[in-house]
Amino acid sequence: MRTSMALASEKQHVAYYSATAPKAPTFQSLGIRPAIANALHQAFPHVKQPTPTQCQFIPSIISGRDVLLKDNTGCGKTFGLTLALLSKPRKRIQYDAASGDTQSPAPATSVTSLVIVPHRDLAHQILYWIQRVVEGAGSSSPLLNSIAQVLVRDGLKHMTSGLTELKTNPPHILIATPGALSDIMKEDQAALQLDTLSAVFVDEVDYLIETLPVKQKESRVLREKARRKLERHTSVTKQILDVIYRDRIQAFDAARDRSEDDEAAETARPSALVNSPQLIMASATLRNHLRQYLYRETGWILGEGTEKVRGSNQPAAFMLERSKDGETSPADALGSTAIQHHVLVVAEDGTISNIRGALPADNAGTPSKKDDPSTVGVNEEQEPSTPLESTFPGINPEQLAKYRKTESPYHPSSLEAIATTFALDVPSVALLVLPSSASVHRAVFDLRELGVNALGLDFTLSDSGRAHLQGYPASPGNPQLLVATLSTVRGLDLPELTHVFVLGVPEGDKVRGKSIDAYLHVAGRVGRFGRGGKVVTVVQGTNREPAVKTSRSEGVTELMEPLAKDDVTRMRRILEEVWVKPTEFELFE
Ligand SMILES: Nc1ncnc2c1ncn2[C@@H]1O[C@H](COP(=O)(O)OP(=O)(O)OP(=O)(O)O)[C@@H](O)[C@H]1O
Repeated sequence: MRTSMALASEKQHVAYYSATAPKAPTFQSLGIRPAIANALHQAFPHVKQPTPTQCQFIPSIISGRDVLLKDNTGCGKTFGLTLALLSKPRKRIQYDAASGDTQSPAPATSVTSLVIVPHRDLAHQILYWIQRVVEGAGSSSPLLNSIAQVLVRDGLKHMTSGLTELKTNPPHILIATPGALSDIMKEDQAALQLDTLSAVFVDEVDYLIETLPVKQKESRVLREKARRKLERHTSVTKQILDVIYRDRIQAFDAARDRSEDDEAAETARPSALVNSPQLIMASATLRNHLRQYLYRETGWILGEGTEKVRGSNQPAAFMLERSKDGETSPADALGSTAIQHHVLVVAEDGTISNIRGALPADNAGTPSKKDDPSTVGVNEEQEPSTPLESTFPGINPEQLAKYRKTESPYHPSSLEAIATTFALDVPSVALLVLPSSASVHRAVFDLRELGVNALGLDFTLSDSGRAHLQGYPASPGNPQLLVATLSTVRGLDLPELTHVFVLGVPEGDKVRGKSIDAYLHVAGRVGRFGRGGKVVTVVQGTNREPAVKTSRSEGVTELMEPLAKDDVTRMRRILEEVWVKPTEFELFE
């Protein structure tokens, strides 16, 4: 049974397509400027026509409506939004020469769109896409700076050369991390020209704005308490949006004050007449409690005309044959049906095995080394010990000396499980995701000692970093393992990626929305735009059979392990929550 929402969204698609029949929509027919649509075809020949979701949100972005966008990882949200923002008319400031400072006149243009992203590499990925489109239009790169600039914390560069460039040559699109933005706001807020912005796009919004789930029967008092707790840890992004949307917030507060009762106050919203930039927020995991928070608490969202795009919401084929009253699975956030989920358990004695209860391997459609022609003839037995260059890229001599003398925080058998799987199964590029606070350099060091071609993920490195954005490995025939942390992988698009390794249970000690979403985002680095992929989570613990109990009321058997609090159990629960069954990794049968 499908939900009424899924049916409504399907009807919308059908209506859209029949309205535009017989011709399928093109980027141009949605409002993308012809020059950009043409450049897009030059730069990204595989992007032939917009997806149904892009068909929904691009016209809204162009027309200036607020948009809340939720759709699968890897389905083109950020890409489509970038194209739409590029197509928005450039803001020009009427410079009044008579009153201005003639020594340093204000620039005639200002920032049109502000894109807020959670980390540096995503900022550079978006900049790279824009650069390709600019080049596709036949323009030279000096022009790029007037079209897009990145502002991220990079030592003090963002406060020196970054700030100067922003002031003298404001870009059409400014892509920034919250930390760098807040530094600039403290130093010279005027440089950001917030008053003349046309649009603000917050990507991975649920990561940047933390909210708590609102329980159905929770009292107002408890809700208020939770709200105050969150307010004490107000995120930088919240503070930035409070400044940009101060007019909306004022109107929101006034509308609340005018409300006759509590219920009316809850639904009070600022009106569309308030002069403030269009607000766009997107994520594959935009949960209801965040929506409610945005509407009820912030005052940033307009009352009328906000477009809510929820994507296709079609159930993925790999999800368990189960339906909670027709609800779609959280695993729908992963677009591909061809992702294999594996969990390897490392026992105290160092033995490595598949998690108990994993389904027999079914590798149809999932890439592995044997599918890659460049690895044919390679003696797999010798792969793990292939000598590497003796260098440790990105690690300075002092760190190296320290690592050689100190014990690693990583469990050797966990790294060995990753090294072995990488050597035998990865054809080209894999990603290892560590916990947020873990040391990337130390993991790179340890893995290189094990013979793995490991490298810290960094799109700012001109050769190797760029190569991954372009979709080919830096050294063909020599697979690479990119190492990053949970906080730096959201939204990344690595076209060559076939495997994601996850060390430990994502987001720690409790299974809750945050850890489930973290797993979905990490897993969503593969299987993008219909491609296959493997997610291999490596956890330590005891590989026992899951506890099973029988529910008397319904006579059905269900999984229940309330007592075990180890990582194996937590991982089992996360997969349960996203309705995914782990499959065996053949190497560890
Ligand atoms: N219309 C299209 N046709 C073909 N490929 C597309 C299209 N739109 C985007 N893509 C490709 O899809 C890939 C993923 O895009 P993008 O990173 O925007 O996804 P996303 O939905 O933002 O993912 P995430 O939720 O993980 O951030 C990119 O490699 C892009 O080239």
